Amino acid sequence: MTKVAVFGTGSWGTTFAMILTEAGNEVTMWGRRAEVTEAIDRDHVNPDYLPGIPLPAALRATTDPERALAGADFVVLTVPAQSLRPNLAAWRAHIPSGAVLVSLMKGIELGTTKRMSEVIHEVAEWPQERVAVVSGPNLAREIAQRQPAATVVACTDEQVAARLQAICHLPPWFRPYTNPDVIGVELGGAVKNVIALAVGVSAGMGMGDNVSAMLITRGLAEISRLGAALGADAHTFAGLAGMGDLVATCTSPLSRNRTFGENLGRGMTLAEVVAATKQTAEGVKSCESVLELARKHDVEMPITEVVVGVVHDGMSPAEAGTLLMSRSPKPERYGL
Ligand SMILES: NC(=O)C1=CN([C@@H]2O[C@H](COP(=O)(O)OP(=O)(O)OC[C@H]3O[C@@H](n4cnc5c(N)ncnc54)[C@H](O)[C@@H]3O)[C@@H](O)[C@H]2O)C=CC1
Ligand SMILES: O=C(CO)COP(=O)(O)O
Repeated sequence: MTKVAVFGTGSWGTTFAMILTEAGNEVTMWGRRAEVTEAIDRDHVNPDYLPGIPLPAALRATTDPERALAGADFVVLTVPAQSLRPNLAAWRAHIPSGAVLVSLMKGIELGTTKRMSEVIHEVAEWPQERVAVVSGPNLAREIAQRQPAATVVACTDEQVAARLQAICHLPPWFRPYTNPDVIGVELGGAVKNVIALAVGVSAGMGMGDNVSAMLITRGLAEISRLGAALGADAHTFAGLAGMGDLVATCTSPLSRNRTFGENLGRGMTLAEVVAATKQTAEGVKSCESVLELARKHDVEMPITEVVVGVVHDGMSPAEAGTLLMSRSPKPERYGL
């Protein structure tokens, strides 16, 4: 039986652990707080992140990283992106040497502008061929309620991607596709959160679907430009980890990033929105690292720029809208 350790007992970590367990793997979760790991292990619920959802009885959870990692074939990492580096540094000594490290995280590291798979490669000193990424339109709560979903499993080693695909394939509930384009899959997941903030701000201001469609489509153009500069495959952005995730996150009331933006658009202050947000909205921090990454590569990302302005630099939502609409007119395919 394949052994999997899942680090992070938030909504996506717990949901993915459910899928892996029901697909027949032996799964142990690691979490920081004993009350959460005990509830998962003993009562088969995660009251903090997935209230009311029954978890499989075979799913184990512990606060001891060494115990979670013992004999693991796959190690799934699903803590907030900005906390990965110090956490992984503390866990790496106990990771079995043949394991595949899997990122479920959708963020870009502040300060270094690294993607999560790059942070894993660097901190754990792990070969790229055994670092994989799972990303797609995967709103955790819908999947936990057993609605069907598809995702993308990316790894430069296609055999490793196929192994990961096999252990998380759970018909008729969860359908993973493989893709060797790790860069594109990760960028799609991280940057769509920034675009979802923008769509949320516009919705909070009372704007309608034309504005959402404009931001989603021009957001995809931004993601594609950045991807081209970083060596991603353009086809990835037309797939589940690009367009798919962008549409799900920008249009769903379940999205934390969209909801965060909506609250800002309604006129709440940043401090008020942060206080009202219980779970990780990665775009709030990653918008700054995405913009820094774009500037390093001389890529124009006007929506990302105004998101940073509104979230971090006191720009008003109305000012942001005016700035975007007053840019010089261009052919649609400009810069693509
Ligand atoms: N929730 C969703 O629908 C999806 C989330 N993701 C991504 O998965 C990652 C995790 O997100 P969620 O599970 O939704 O987050 P969450 O907010 O539901 O849970 C975060 C988990 O990390 C723990 N945590 C917080 N700070 C920590 C720290 N400094 N060190 C260690 N653990 C810490 C929390 O206690 C909690 O268990 C994010 O990068 C997110 O973008 C990806 C796909 C879907
Ligand atoms: O990544 C997600 C869906 O795939 C979840 O989006 P939020 O982080 O905005 O909730």
